[in-house]
Amino acid sequence: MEKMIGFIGMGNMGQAIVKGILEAGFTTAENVIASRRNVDLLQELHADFGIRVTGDNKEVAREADILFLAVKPHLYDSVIKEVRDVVKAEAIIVNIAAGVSLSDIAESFGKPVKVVRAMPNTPAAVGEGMVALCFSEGLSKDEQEEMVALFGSLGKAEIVEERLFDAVIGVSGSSPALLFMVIEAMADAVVKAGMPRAQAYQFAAQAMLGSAKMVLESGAHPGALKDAVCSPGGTTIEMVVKAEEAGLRNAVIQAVEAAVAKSIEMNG
Ligand SMILES: NC(=O)C1=CN([C@@H]2O[C@H](COP(=O)(O)OP(=O)(O)OC[C@H]3O[C@@H](n4cnc5c(N)ncnc54)[C@H](OP(=O)(O)O)[C@@H]3O)[C@@H](O)[C@H]2O)C=CC1
Ligand SMILES: O=C(O)[C@@H]1CCC=N1
Repeated sequence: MEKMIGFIGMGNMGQAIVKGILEAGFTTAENVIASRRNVDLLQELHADFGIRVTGDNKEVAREADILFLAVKPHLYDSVIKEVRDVVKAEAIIVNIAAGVSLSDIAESFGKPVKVVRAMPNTPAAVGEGMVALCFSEGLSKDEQEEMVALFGSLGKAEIVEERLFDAVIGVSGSSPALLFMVIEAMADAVVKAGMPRAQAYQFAAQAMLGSAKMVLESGAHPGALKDAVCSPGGTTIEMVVKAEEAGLRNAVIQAVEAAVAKSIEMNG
């Protein structure tokens, strides 16, 4: 795509999106510009990917046809006020922040703007992101399709009602952290049993990847897939019983619910 894609803020999520769209071939490096205050920290990204980098948010805002705001949620209002007078009239603003609504963005701009609210996750960096998105008024059908294609290039993208964004944060925005913790814990257990740590991460991560793929591709109930691993009197049922004793499912439900609750609190 030929449109200029700008990023204000280029930390964990901004970098994951830039890597994802470039590696997927959705756009090319000369069409990407990014800013952060500590521009020295962008030199590696510039060297590795060839994107333009700057310390000047207004430069990004002036040039962008699609403008990602990739700063922390509490900075959205001040960053928008800094750049709103130079943003192109037809620009599409992309809001990826937890707890920032479509109407919050319009309020900070002080006028109606074309906004895409998206909730991505860091696996976007490797083409396996899960992204929810919804739109404000004012985007044409073509623009909506273009945004679905942009986010689709990061993995999977689905249009979701804005009221479900708190749930999305729990199930996909924040959940990679929980899943990394599970991989780490599984590895700890087998390191205890004698496996070298690097090999343990490889086995645990591939087991998680394969299990996720089975859920996605078979359409089978996760419980049925679990049952198919449990040989009568075997090793897996011992694992399942111990996990239930330790409250694994309840721990997961509580952890995901806590992220959802925090997102609701951040909506203010
Ligand atoms: N991390 C994740 O997994 C996900 C994050 N999000 C959302 O993405 C957004 C960014 O999060 P994340 O990437 O994790 O945060 P990071 O702290 O990793 O990145 C924030 C970036 O903003 C920059 N920044 C801070 N102040 C300014 C400013 N005034 N002008 C320009 N740039 C600035 C920082 O650089 P510097 O200090 O050099 O300016 C940094 O590059 C948040 O709103 C979050 O809710 C959404 C989904 C998942
Ligand atoms: O922790 C956060 O607030 C952000 C939003 C979803 C993932 N990271």
